[in-house]
Amino acid sequence: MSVLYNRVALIGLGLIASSMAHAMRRAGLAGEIVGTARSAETRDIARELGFCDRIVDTAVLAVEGADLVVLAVPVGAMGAVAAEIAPHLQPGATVTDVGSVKRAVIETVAPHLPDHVHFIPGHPLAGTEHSGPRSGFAELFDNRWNILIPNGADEAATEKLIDLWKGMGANVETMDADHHDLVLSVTSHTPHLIAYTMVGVADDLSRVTDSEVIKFSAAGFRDFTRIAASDPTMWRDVFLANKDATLEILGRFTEELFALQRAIRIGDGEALFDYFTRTRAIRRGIIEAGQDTDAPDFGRTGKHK
Ligand SMILES: NC(=O)c1ccc[n+]([C@@H]2O[C@H](COP(=O)([O-])OP(=O)(O)OC[C@H]3O[C@@H](n4cnc5c(N)ncnc54)[C@H](O)[C@@H]3O)[C@@H](O)[C@H]2O)c1
Ligand SMILES: O=C(O)C(=O)C[C@]1(C(=O)O)C=C[C@@H](O)C=C1
Repeated sequence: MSVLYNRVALIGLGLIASSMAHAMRRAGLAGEIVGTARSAETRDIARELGFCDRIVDTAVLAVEGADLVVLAVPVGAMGAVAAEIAPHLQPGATVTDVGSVKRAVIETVAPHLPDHVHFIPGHPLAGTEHSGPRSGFAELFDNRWNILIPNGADEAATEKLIDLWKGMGANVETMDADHHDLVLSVTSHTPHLIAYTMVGVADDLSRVTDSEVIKFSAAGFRDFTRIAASDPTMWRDVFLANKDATLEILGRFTEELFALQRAIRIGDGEALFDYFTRTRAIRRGIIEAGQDTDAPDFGRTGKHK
């Protein structure tokens, strides 16, 4: 593939930004990749790893002359970063983000941006429980979805960003921000909350049973612990930013949980069997659609680091 952007600025140098840098390099999509992070320690690690062409000390310096700016910080930090860089953005530049929530990011970022840039929010549906500049890898986005929210943005700028994500290995879909937030609440956010809760419950129990819960933890519970090891700052921000959709889905979740609880209490085996048959079909459907993530995973289960 050929160069799509002459200078890409990555703001925040964690899992997603470092993976983007590796993936852009793999396909030769950027003339130059300039990165910055809030802490000197992260910048030093990124310099040592060398996945960017230049590491600079501030976001203002990073966006200088950039035709693509990627906000890759926790959702709660996006607004402040946008305010800081806004006066320094090059006319005609595209500004995008990778935040896990979209409506709140648009509401906090868009008001700061000048009319002469194209703001096209995005969200790659790919990640691991690891964070920081050392955790990135070029294959993270391969065959994963990236959702873009063009929201009336310039068509040519949108097409170019779509090409970038395809060049990094992703499949791209566009949608509305509210729809994104509801769908992701079901498929990502609420499942994370449930995993955090289940591990918390087990931890409480382990204090009672002298660590037996951890010692004898079975595969299912181990999967929960992987998810519950995800970055606390990132997930705090996700739940605060996607409050309404999360509360809506949690309400439905608790209703279903109570229905299953009742089936167990009254010994309604048929209800349990029917429910589990339905959910098993969903898992099989995911595998048939080729979206099974148990296959070689380049570190999604934490083997890579
Ligand atoms: N981890 C995932 O699975 C995943 C997947 C898709 C999207 N996302 C989204 O991508 C974004 C980045 O996530 P990540 O996993 O790369 O995170 P990360 O923790 O690996 O990296 C975050 C980066 O942001 C910087 N940062 C943190 N707080 C900041 C602040 N207040 N101001 C400026 N910089 C700050 C950190 O120094 C670090 O460089 C988040 O918005 C997250 O919701 C994450
Ligand atoms: O595999 C994981 O560790 C993830 O949880 C990645 C995951 C997800 O829920 O699928 C987490 C949050 C992101 O916004 C996108 C992807």
